Amino acid sequence: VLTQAGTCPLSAAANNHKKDCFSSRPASTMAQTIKYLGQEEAQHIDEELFSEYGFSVDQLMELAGLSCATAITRAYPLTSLVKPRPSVLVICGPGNNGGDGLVCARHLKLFGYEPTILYPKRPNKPLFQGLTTQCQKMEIPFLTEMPEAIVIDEAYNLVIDAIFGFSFKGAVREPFGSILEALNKTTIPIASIDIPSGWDVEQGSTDGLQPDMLISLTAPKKSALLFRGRYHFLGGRFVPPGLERKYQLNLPQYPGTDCVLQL
Ligand SMILES: NC(=O)C1=CN([C@@H]2O[C@H](COP(=O)(O)OP(=O)(O)OC[C@H]3O[C@@H](n4cnc5c(N)ncnc54)[C@H](O)[C@@H]3O)[C@@H](O)[C@H]2O)[C@@H](O)CC1
Ligand SMILES: [K+]
Repeated sequence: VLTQAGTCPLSAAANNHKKDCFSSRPASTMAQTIKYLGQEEAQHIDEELFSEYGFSVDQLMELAGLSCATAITRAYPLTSLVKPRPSVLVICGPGNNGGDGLVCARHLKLFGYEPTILYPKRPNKPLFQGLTTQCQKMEIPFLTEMPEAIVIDEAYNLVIDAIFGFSFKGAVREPFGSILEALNKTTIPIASIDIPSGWDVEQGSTDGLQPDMLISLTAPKKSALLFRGRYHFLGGRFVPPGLERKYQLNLPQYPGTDCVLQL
């Protein structure tokens, strides 16, 4: 289903998670195909947003994290959670994907969920220190170590995977190898931010995480074509028109004032 241009024709029956595209969109939008980005292209867009378009990282991270929290409320509303407490475990990695996770956790708390954060490798930068303080002041507990899979399955309704995003490369280094190994053994749903962690950004992974939800930010990455979970959302509604044109992103229209869209 992947054309040379890196676009998804949105016509394959196998892409049933994109069914929404066939139903309610005007014909002019339906003819377009959302672009699935390669790793370098995603990184170029990211750089341009900061260098050419004047955004700051914390600005976009706030919008990205808010869209992740919003998408999670759509897929897993409070009323649908099976455990007595609306507990969710948010696992944050060492880069900006982890930052999205911290912002997402803060908004989830405001939305009535009870997030707990695991943040084993914290960058020594004011941005991440500030996000960590904000979560602590929001009375979100931080774990000191990764629980066993069986403990996670008992204690939480959902895991939010904010470990690696589009800059992930090569073999997974510790402590994240062990964390992903434990996560692979859990049975509760996993919602991955931008990329299922451990997946090659373009090729995916056959034996890695199989998340129930994927929230693609800005535009889906090529590996998202291999996502088989129930919910694929697009978030990060901040792309200026010039950037969208330059990279031919062909983003679908977000409904109304929504910051997320189900693909
Ligand atoms: N351009 C965008 O659209 C935006 C992107 N954001 C987020 O930023 C993410 C990209 O962030 P970054 O570029 O900081 O990178 P990532 O968060 O994808 O990961 C980079 C970090 O992971 C480590 N790492 C990479 N490969 C590893 C391996 N094999 N084993 C162990 N550690 C490894 C790196 O040393 C680095 O610390 C996106 O996926 C998205 O979640 C948002 O925060 C803001 C807007
Ligand atoms: K992730």
